[in-house]
Formats: sequence, C-alpha cells, structure tokens
Amino acid sequence: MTNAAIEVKGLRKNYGRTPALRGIDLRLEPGTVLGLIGPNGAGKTTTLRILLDLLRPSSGAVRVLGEDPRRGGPALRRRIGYLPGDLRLDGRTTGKRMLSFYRSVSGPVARGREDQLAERLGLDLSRPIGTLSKGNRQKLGLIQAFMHDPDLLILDEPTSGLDPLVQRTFLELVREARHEGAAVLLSSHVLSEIQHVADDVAVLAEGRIIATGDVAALRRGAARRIRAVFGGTDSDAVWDQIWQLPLRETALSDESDGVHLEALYDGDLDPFIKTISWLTTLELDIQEPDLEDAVLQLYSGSHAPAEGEAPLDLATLYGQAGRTEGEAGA
Ligand SMILES: Nc1ncnc2c1ncn2[C@@H]1O[C@H](COP(=O)(O)OP(=O)(O)OP(=O)(O)O)[C@@H](O)[C@H]1O
Repeated sequence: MTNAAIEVKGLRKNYGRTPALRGIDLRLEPGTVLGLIGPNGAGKTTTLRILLDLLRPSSGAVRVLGEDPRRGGPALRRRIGYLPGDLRLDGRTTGKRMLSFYRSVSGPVARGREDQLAERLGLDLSRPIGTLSKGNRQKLGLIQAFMHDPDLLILDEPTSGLDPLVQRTFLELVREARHEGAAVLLSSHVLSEIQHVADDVAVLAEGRIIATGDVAALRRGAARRIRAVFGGTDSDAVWDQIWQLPLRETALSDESDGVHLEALYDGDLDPFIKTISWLTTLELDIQEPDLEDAVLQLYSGSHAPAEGEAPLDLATLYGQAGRTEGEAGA
C-alpha cells in the first residue's frame, strides 16, 4: 500500500467557503503515467499544488513517495520534478544560470544532462530568459523538471505553447522516465497528449473524480467521425440499412455523385462494415476515435456518478457499451 508514488484519500480543499476539491481518491504506481484530465476549474492545479505542499488541504490523507508532503521537506522535494502550469521565470538571467539555481534546489544532476535535454528540445541555454518565446520558456521548465531524473514527475499542462515536434520530444522524455521506473502525473485538458502517453486516466470535474480507467477503455468509448458516399441508391434506402447502427448527428443527403453520409459512430466498427457491405461504397473515411467527444460526454453529466458514489470505471462503462451496441447493430 505504501509503495505507491502518490496515494490520496478523501482529499478536500475549500477556498473560503468555496469547495474546490470535494473528496478525491487517487493512486499512482511507480513506472506508470496517470493523466489527470478535466475542464477549466475542475481542481487539477489545486490537487497538484497540494501534492507539492504549495497548498494545504482542508482534509484528507496525502502520501507522496511514501511521505506526508507537509513533513517531507527538501529531501522529498529533490525526488520530485515539477512543472507548474503558470510558469514564471526571471527575465534577466540566462537559461544556463537559471538551471544551475534549480540544480542547487533539486539535487544532483548527471553530467551534461541539462545540455543533452536542451539539445533534444532545441533550446539555446545561453540566451537571457527575457528574450525567449513562451514555448522556449516552457522548454526550460521541462528541463528543470526532468534534469535530476526524479522518482516522481508532476506536470501541469506540460505541452502548453510547444510546437508539435517538441511535443513529440516531450512524449519521448515521459516514456523514458516511465521506463526508468518514475511515476508521472500529467494534468491536461489536451487529450492528444494524454492518449499518447498515459497508462491510466482520472477524469476530474467540479472537484470530484467522476471516472477512472485505462486509456484504451476511453478510446473504446470514443466516437469516430464517419464520412461515406454510396452509389446507385437513394438516402431512404441507405437509411433502411443503417438506422439500427449506433450513429449520432447523422446527416444523409442525395447528391449528384451519390448519397452522402456524415455521422459520429459509437461502438465497434465491425457491424458498420458488415452493414455497408450491402451498399455500393464509393468513398469512405473513418477517423480516429475522438477522445474529446468521449470526455465531453463524461463532463456533460449524462454518465456522471451522484455525489458520494464511486467514480465510474471506464472499462465497465465503455467495454459493455461497445459489446451491446455491436450485437444490436450486427
Ligand atoms: N486562490 C484561489 N482562491 C479562490 N478560489 C480558487 C483559488 N484557486 C482556485 N480556485 C477555484 O478552485 C477551483 C479549482 O481551480 P483549479 O485551478 O484547481 O482548477 P484547474 O482544473 O486547474 O483549472 P484550469 O484547467 O483552468 O487550470 C476553481 O473553481 C477555481 O476558481
């Protein structure tokens, strides 16, 4: 039980009379990446700041690397790499100097590690921070979080301001840290980074964890956008074939080149493929599952557990939903 990198039970935080966290349970094992996702104001930053002892909880039990963050002091802090969401850096000093300051706080850094990270992320450490763009400052924030190879990385909106190439390097760094046995807690409302790197997700909304599970389950529950054109038929005949499939936001129209279908598809693909095999398919475009849509459905409350109930298990929710819809549509 105490081997968890993070263990949180019944965590509550009130700002004055306003509850920001309303009883959160979280567990993160070494060598795994947990994505904490949630809309603005859900309580992500509040949770992370409590783990780092930058904020005090109103109640609840918190263990970070087996210790109470309020008592762990500098020794515990050295085992953690933290990237704050609102990174503020002093403008006069160079990146190199700033990192040597962080080194004195976060402990031993392997020789050449900062330079190696700067090279991989494409950052010139000799430039004064004030002259760096937002994305380049974010790179500096990432270097200080990763450079001492911490046992636990706590990253708040880590790819904010980074271009796609650098985002990819960031994901590599997270995977390498996990491979070395580090635990990573990644807060984000950008689902692409979560789906590419997280093992598990916890969905936070209005200060409560409303769902937990692995990313694969979330993907199973995510709708795909489908576009197709069918020839030698009309929209009524197409509808007769497809009406029983788990489609949403369906648009069917008779055009000069055929019947155009555009829809969101929930569930297993196989029933869809079997159904359209009865039609003459001229064009077909099936997009990757849309995680944004799946999570928005969770936020919207159509599935959300009532106050005091356990979070939804994504595997149960989407595993069963996928099979039922698949059978119904076959
Ligand atoms: N210092 C504060 N004083 C009062 N209320 C606060 C304070 N900090 C946060 N809150 C409130 O607590 C709730 C949770 O905020 P928090 O910043 O943890 O959310 P978040 O999930 O990180 O949001 P975002 O994605 O916008 O950063 C919000 O309703 C916010 O308005």
